[in-house]
Amino acid sequence: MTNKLAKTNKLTMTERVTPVILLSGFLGSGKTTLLGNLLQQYKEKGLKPAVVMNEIGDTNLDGQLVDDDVPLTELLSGCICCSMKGDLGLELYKLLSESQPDVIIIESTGAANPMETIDAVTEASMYKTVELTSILTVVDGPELLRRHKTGKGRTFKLMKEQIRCGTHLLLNKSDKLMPEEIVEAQQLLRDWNSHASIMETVRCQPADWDWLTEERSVRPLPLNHEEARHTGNDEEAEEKPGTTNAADHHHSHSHVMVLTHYWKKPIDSESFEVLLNKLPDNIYRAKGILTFRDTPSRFLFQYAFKETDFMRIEPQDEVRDVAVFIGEHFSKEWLMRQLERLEQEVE
Ligand SMILES: Nc1nc2c(ncn2[C@@H]2O[C@H](COP(=O)(O)OP(=O)(O)OP(=O)(O)O)[C@@H](O)[C@H]2O)c(=O)[nH]1
Repeated sequence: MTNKLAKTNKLTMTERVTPVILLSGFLGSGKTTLLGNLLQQYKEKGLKPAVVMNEIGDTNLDGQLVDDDVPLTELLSGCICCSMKGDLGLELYKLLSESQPDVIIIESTGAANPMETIDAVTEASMYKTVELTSILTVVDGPELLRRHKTGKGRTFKLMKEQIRCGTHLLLNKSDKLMPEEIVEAQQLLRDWNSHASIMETVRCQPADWDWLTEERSVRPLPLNHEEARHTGNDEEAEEKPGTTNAADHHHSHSHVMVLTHYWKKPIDSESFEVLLNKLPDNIYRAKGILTFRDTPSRFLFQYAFKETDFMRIEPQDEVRDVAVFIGEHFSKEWLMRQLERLEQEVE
């Protein structure tokens, strides 16, 4: 098995990108239970995990369940999807500089809006070399079926959103479901999210954990030869913006996909705008920090549903040039090639 996380950490310090795993799922579904299992898995693989826990209330009892040797930071009295959105970046910064973890796991509150939380994490990756690689959504099986039968309400809608955003879905508490109910719940999950892997679990224990280190949904740094072959990244292959090729599909189950690119050199501003204008519809959000070779200052750019905004910035801290793209089922290989071409063009 290729250990991609370990590979990431063989990069030099300046290139090192720390993967971030987001745990989502409705209140009481089993996120903390999953967190405990994940920590154990990473430790067994010789990796050093760190944790960000977010609670709406002002105390975090779940933090007590995390071993003392795991770096832990708590965001209390608010939700990272809204009131504490800005604090997440700072906490990630502290964890990275103080503990140098191999992977960071964020447990969001059960009430968090997943899209907003993804936004908060990707926002942070503009300033720190972190990369959102997976969204694990824990689904309370019995609760899912109950809410599906009775209703429409906001909670049901939120649950559905969390399921839609997951790259991996854990159909949890299956010990409380009859065999035919498991089939019914799996069908619902598949209807709402056609791309995620679905694992039926009791206490968030899947049949195997291979997927945890095998998959990297985002590729922030140039591919080496071996990896290029693995993803079927062929320069000569026909390019079609916005489509996902078979190799890409094999590589990632993502529904919501994120690509983070750290720029190695300044690029041409006009060429960058041309690229933004030709982004396919399914890349609906992008943001980043850029140095252009043809303008004196650095820029923060925002792109949302075809609207682009550039703002001059003078960061106080040392921040790297980066671009984050968010969308659904887009071809990361195609986009990565476009970004690399922008850099090659100025050579
Ligand atoms: N029967 C059963 N109980 C489970 C399972 N997984 C978790 N639980 C229990 O469900 C309760 C909630 O689990 P947690 O892991 O705390 O859930 P959570 O999503 O972190 O909860 P919040 O912090 O409220 O969002 C606990 O009492 C767990 O022991 C399961 O597969 N089956």
